[in-house]
Amino acid sequence: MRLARNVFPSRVWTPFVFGLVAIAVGWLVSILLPQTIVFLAISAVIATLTLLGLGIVTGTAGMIVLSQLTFAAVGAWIMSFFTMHEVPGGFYLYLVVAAVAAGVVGLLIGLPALRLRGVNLAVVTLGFAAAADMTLGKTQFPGAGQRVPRPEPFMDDRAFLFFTIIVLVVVAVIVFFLQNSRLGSSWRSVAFSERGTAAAGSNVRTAKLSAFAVSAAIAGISGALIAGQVGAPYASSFTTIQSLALYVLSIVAGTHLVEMALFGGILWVLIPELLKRWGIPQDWGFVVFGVLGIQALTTNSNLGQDIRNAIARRRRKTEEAKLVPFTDEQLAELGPVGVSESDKSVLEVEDVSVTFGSIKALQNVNLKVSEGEIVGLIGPNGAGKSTLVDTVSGFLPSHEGTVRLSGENINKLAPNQRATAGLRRTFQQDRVPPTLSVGDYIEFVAQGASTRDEIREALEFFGCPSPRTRIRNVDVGTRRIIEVTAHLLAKPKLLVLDEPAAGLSHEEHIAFGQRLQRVPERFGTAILIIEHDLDLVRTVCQRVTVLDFGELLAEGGVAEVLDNPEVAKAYMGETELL
Ligand SMILES: Nc1ncnc2c1ncn2[C@@H]1O[C@H](COP(=O)(O)OP(=O)(O)OP(=O)(O)O)[C@@H](O)[C@H]1O
Repeated sequence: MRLARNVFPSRVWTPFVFGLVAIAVGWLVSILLPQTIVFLAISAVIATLTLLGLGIVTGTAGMIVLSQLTFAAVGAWIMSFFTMHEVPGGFYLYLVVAAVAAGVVGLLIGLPALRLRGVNLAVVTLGFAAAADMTLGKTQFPGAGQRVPRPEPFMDDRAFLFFTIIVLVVVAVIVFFLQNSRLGSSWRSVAFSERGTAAAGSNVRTAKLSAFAVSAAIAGISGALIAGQVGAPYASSFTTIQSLALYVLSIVAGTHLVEMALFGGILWVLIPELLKRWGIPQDWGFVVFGVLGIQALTTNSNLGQDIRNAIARRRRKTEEAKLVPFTDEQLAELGPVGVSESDKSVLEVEDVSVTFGSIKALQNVNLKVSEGEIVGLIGPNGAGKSTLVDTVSGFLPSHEGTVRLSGENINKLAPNQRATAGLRRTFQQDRVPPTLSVGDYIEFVAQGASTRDEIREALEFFGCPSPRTRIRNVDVGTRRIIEVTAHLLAKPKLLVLDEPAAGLSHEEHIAFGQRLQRVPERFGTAILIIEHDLDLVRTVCQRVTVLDFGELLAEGGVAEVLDNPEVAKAYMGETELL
């Protein structure tokens, strides 16, 4: 398999170089622009900043926030208040305080986001925006018209434009690093699947709240800059309807991408300005944004991502790897598969029972997985296999009985805590965020437990595509293999696999089984695998547990259990599998 030579390219210097070039270009723009549009350009830069922040919480973390300009108003309010009270420190300090204050408010408004999703969250943020809107409309900003002085040496409009560009570039560089950090991966992951995020050992609350806080802090900076731009901010600059339009623009343009935030910022200023010049009331701009929003929502896409995808498709080399069975030479080189003799338990499930209303999904189930073992968990549809996996991995906190990891009772641990403690799982459904690259996903899930060489070797071992490959560009079967590989690279004590081979071709099935057999000796991880394909179970498992109607039907060595007539009976209608 071919891997790109430099699979984890150094990204450290690139944003700084881009940033310096952007500041140089910004300086030229600020001195060359016709005087008549300098003020509009400041508005466009500030709108870009606001959209960049909004892109984090909407585009990256996938939450609907309709109060971005209220967070900006917090920044403007701090500027006015500090100016009125002549708080020492001046504009630069006020700017930092504005960001922090708006971030804290964002954090508080983000709290409902921990429980709410989609439209419900949108309603909460809209309600907050409307309440703030009405309050500000009545009280206005403190200082009643007292001018917020611009910072030295950026006093005139041209110089202040250059200042806003510097701020934008600095924020964009910070956002770039955040987006490419583990925190950024958790934002992308939480947008796709909260369960997948928790299973990777990441705290879903932290991911959501941090997205809210960073986004609001950036809005606070833009609000502070608006105060500096206009001198005395007015409530009419921060209305609910404008926040709504900004959200629409954010999803239309895909403003989690810096260049699209700039595009959005220009549109934000350009559309009303053009309408004004054509003699049409500027409020019609909201109608234009609304139409664009409907188009984006109905096509479930955004301009920025479409453009990036088109460029990536053109650039993409054939980096798809393939999972193929070992050759005879490779098998000879690898040697015989090790069989665990250990009696030391990694997982103990003791008398676990789960009910859903009147359904007894699990009844007094006991199960043990020892170090170095691969144990199969089988049973007909509805037998309770997934319920058991959810119980073991912490996604079903309400159950009777005890789950132990290496002898420790983990009943009270949340899913992400169990993941960090060494109990990892994969899912039947696709939980691998398509917006990440293979390498970023692996780094996110592995949590620094493996070296880059180990990651390269594991990717090669499982026939995964190159780390640069976007996950959205690989098929579902391959995503499953990437998911398994990533969790193994976290070096867990136990990995629970929920139908990992679904979606693989026959050849890939065989190849995957060959790799799985060698996981305990290669990665030091024991495996509990749910699988309907009994050929795979025969190939890889040392022991098998059979569930039927939520009860333990049989357990023991593979051949002994699969040849048990009771087991065959339970599989009636599925006996061809045996
Ligand atoms: N959230 C739920 N609410 C109500 N009933 C549920 C819930 N989850 C599972 N069940 C029921 O519990 C029983 C066990 O389901 P479970 O999904 O664990 O079986 P399974 O063995 O994993 O099946 P499959 O092989 O089809 O995935 C089934 O009767 C199912 O309908």
